[in-house]
Amino acid sequence: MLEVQGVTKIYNDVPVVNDISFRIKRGVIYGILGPNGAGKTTLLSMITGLLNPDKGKVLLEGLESYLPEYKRKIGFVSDVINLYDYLTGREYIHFVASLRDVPRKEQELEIERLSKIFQLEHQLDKFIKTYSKGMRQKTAIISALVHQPELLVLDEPFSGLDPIGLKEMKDYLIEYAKRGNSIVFSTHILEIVEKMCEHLMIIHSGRKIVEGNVNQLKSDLKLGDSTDLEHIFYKMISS
Ligand SMILES: Nc1ncnc2c1ncn2[C@@H]1O[C@H](COP(=O)(O)OP(=O)(O)OP(=O)(O)O)[C@@H](O)[C@H]1O
Repeated sequence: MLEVQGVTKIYNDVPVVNDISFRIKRGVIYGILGPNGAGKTTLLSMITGLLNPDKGKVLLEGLESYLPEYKRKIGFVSDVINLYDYLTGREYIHFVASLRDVPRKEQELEIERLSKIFQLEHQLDKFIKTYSKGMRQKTAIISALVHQPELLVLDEPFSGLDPIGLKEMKDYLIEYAKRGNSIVFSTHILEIVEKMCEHLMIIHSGRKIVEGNVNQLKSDLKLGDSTDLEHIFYKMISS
């Protein structure tokens, strides 16, 4: 279980993430929504352990986020994808997998399996320099998955994908969570949260506005005839 306990991050005396708490059980896909500048990337960076909270803490199975053992349990894809242009996709994924101590044979099997799922297998031996945005996105996601982390943290993971890539990714992530892993991601695509996530949180100006089970929220927050998430979202951030 991931436990985020009252995390706060302050920049220039302003709390850009302000006392946010929530839990993610194993097997759950959790979506974080919020307008530009709401604090989503800052919150996810604290969950990955790349950024230390100024207050509060983040625990995965009781381990605190600054510990190397914690970092071994997670996979992360940033909203800004930085890969090495003069490695091939295969070389890059092997490089990341080696940093994660995945045995070479397992690396090869996982790369073959994941690149087929994400239809990247025919591009794997080309330099990353020649990749499109979607191919880079898929390479980053395969690299984050290659050690099969307990918790996958994705910052706007769907932005560069075409409809087929998006469907492959959604189907794979749903199946990945069913195996007992947890996934937390931020997105601006409300429909994806509605279709994929069991739980969601909406944040605005660093604060948690609403959080809970998606179906429960939709029935609790009846807005006239409309119960779709998009209306809930805009009602929340405009009130
Ligand atoms: N290193 C930093 N120094 C100062 N301010 C920062 C820093 N990083 C983020 N901020 C500020 O924190 C706030 C939240 O930024 P963050 O990137 O977390 O938002 P976001 O919800 O991910 O936005 P977007 O949807 O546009 O990606 C913004 O006002 C941003 O300007």
